[in-house]
Amino acid sequence: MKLTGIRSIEDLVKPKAPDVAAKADPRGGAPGKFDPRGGGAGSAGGAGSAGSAGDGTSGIAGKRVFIRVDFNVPMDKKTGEITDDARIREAIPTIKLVMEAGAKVVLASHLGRPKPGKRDLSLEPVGARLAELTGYEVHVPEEIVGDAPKKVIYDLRVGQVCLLENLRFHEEEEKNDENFARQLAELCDVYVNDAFGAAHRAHASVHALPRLMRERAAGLLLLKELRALGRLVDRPEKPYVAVLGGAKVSDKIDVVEALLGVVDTLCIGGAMANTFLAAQGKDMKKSKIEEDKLPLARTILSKAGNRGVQILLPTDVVVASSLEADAGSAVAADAVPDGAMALDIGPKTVALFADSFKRAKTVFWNGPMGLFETPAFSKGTFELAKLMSKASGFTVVGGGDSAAAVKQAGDEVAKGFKHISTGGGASLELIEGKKLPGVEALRATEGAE
Ligand SMILES: Nc1ncnc2c1ncn2[C@@H]1O[C@H](COP(=O)(O)OP(=O)(O)OP(=O)(O)O)[C@@H](O)[C@H]1O
Ligand SMILES: O=C(O)[C@H](O)COP(=O)(O)O
Repeated sequence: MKLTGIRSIEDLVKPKAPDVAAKADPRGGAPGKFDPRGGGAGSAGGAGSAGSAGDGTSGIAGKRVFIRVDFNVPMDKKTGEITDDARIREAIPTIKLVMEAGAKVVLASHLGRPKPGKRDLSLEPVGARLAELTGYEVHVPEEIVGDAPKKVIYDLRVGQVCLLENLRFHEEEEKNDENFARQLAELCDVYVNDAFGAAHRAHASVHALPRLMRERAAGLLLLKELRALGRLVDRPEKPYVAVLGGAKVSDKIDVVEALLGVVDTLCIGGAMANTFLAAQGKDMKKSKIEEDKLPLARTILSKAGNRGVQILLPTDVVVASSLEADAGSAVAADAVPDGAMALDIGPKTVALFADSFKRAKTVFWNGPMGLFETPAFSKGTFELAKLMSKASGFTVVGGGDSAAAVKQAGDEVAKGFKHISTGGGASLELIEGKKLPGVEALRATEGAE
């Protein structure tokens, strides 16, 4: 992934070199000082805000900076509690950088998929968590565009941020609507995308909006993700081992195709392995398999053979007769008993997979190895996470479920990974070699400039 033509927020924040005109201008102000009433507010288009005239203050001081973040965090359906705040935590370095540069911080995100016309997924609890984590006062105006949020942003003081409500309350967001993007553009002078998790969506706040903005940049998280995941795409160090799991072959077909062109070994676990085992003629009994994907699984197996890619499938699986079982037993993959289903990979398979990434220089993992939400079928996923965290290569985990599993496995395990991506679909699309609309829209050759 080439980052040509993409500015980093760090470049925008840099103080402009003092120049004669600014020195002679008594309104220049002290470097780094934030004048809450100065600059950006009310000045659509962004040129000439306080602190940007070569007076030694940050290039964004006093400006209204719109930071598109991905605060689409998992929440407990019953209690509404945030179950994993990693996406909030990971956005903080950019938010702090912008705040400390004396700019006004305007945050925007989607959350889940609200029902059309319903405001059922508010970002209020996310704002509360952000406030806890940063100590900032977080204002969440009811309206997303128009005079009300403009006023909130105008009134922002140091230590206060504005978090816009769930962008998907406006259906124009997902339609990449230019008019909606223009309304968002009225709220800010500078655009920053730090929402790696949403970079694969051509939505108004991710695609149409930055193309309207003269000043736009990538945030620290977005850059960190692009650099880390880019290492898996652009000449990855070999041997390269990928581990794929999750529910369906059909969801992962593009990523499997892409990986076959670059990896040395592909380990397949989770329910998707059942379809491959069945394609090899094994009777998986009541296990979840995709009957209509059996020919596809056979094609993948033979393509891998032709390309010299080693495919590792489970040699043993943990079986039970119901999803609610308290315990399962490990059996050989070709000996699933009548009435049973494979719900996890067995210990021999964990050892087999782990052996391959011991020597690997690059390891990528996406998708759990079993029904890991149920303790009886979580061991394969957690053991794999533990062993992968000890591997010396460049270990990367991408995807909501697998990243969550790594964190649940404990701090030690999580720390062992070289990169834990905040992106699910975005990380897969990047691995597939697809262009991400949110990244493309930041390039200097796009839109406004
Ligand atoms: N053997 C299995 N039988 C039944 N369900 C399984 C099995 N293996 C995995 N699963 C379920 O598959 C779901 C995850 O599959 P999914 O395809 O959504 O992965 P994913 O979301 O792509 O992974 P990630 O979030 O890491 O990208 C989990 O809820 C898990 O319990
Ligand atoms: O969680 C994600 O993958 C991103 O936030 C994108 O969400 P979406 O799949 O609802 O567009």
